[in-house]
Amino acid sequence: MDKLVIEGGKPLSGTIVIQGAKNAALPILAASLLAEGTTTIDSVPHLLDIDVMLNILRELGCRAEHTDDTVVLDTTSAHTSHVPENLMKQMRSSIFLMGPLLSRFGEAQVYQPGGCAIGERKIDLHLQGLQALGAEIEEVGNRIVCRASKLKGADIHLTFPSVGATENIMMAAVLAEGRTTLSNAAREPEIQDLQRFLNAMGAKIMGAGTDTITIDGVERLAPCRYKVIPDRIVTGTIMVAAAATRGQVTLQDTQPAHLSSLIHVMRRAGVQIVVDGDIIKVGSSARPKAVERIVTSPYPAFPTDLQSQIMVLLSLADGVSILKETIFEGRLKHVDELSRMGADIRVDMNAAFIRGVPRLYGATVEATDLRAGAALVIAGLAAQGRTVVEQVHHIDRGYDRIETMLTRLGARISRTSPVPQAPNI
Ligand SMILES: CC(=O)N[C@H]1[C@@H](OP(=O)(O)OP(=O)(O)OC[C@H]2O[C@@H](n3ccc(=O)[nH]c3=O)[C@H](O)[C@@H]2O)O[C@H](CO)[C@@H](O)[C@@H]1O
Ligand SMILES: C=C(OP(=O)(O)O)C(=O)O
Repeated sequence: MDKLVIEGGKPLSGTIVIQGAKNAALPILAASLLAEGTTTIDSVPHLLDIDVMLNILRELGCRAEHTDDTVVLDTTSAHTSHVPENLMKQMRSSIFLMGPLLSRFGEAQVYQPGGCAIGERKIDLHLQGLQALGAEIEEVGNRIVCRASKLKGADIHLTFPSVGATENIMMAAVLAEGRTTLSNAAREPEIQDLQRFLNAMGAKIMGAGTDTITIDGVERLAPCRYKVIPDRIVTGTIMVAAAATRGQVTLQDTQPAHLSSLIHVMRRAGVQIVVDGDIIKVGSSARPKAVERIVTSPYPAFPTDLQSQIMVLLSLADGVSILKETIFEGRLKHVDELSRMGADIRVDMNAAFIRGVPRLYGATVEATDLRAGAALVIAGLAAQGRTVVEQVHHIDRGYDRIETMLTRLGARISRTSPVPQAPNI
């Protein structure tokens, strides 16, 4: 297993260009199955989750190439609706195949998806949505089979604005007969990106970005070329890293409007942030101030995917901050690891009470999930001394060579890989 070794205490400085969004690229790649032919997707980052999605698509019979940041995907010879269990288990986003497969083949044979251990992460809302569109669903153990000879538009109300369920239902409904109205839909920017992509293929979808999405079914979709939006969570991670190390960083190719809640919180913490078109400049030279209360909630509120990273900044703040996680019940595991680096954090139910300390100290810590891992990297960059972050494969799910990106900003960070053992002869 790879490790990241960080010599902390050096302010980040310089300019970087932000990668395309994992959480937009994954459903878009799955949605490409809805059209026969060659679709080209630009700005697709090199991540473990993207590799898994491309491997699943290849297993289904597609041809997929990922060169530079472009994926060329020929779906013409896709021939099976069965996603192997071992691939389903490798990430949560494998569930995005369910809607497109059902729509294209009249059947989807999948399994409960895998992914980071941050909560129970049921898929009941995905399944209820597909059922409302006319699918018959059979669940035996881990295996899920959905069937529908022709999906029919329906009025669907989500009891919670689930990002994945909204996307799966959109992908299933585009080729259904008639109109689907999805209420209490998730409003994340990645959903707007999926709408733009599907509409570029010929779909008729309106309303993404609001809580009501209307999908008028069309006969067929055609392949297209499309560029994925910048990754708001990677942007936010680097913004926090810049502030935690008291550095000066310019981030290019961003969409600042997607980060309003983070920008607001960071300004309250005393961090200087200048927005100029698609550029964000972050600068900090003083100790951050505590922020009384931050609550993670669906977009446009503060994102759960930035909760662990902002916790690092608050760990170094002057005063007591309260950070409440309302989306995933198991997403405070980084607290124990940050405590090993000297942070003073008490957890009560889903709330973290963070008493800022003047400094963190290097330690050997474990990335328990993707964003927890990113937070530990930030903590290591800000800490005094050497930090070793283990279980880096979690971080590789969402950050395209994080150490390369940070080295460009002057960080002292390197990756170590285990030396293969010579076979005993
Ligand atoms: C690939 C991708 O885009 N991942 C993002 C997506 O995950 P994901 O789409 O899995 O997140 P959801 O919005 O679906 O989940 C939010 C909450 O709803 C619950 N739930 C969800 C579906 C369901 O059928 N039943 C149910 O109970 C989940 O357990 C969780 O507690 O949105 C999350 C919330 O912003 C982000 O943290 C993830 O980075
Ligand atoms: C939780 C995340 O991703 P996923 O839904 O793919 O597990 C994330 O990106 O932080």
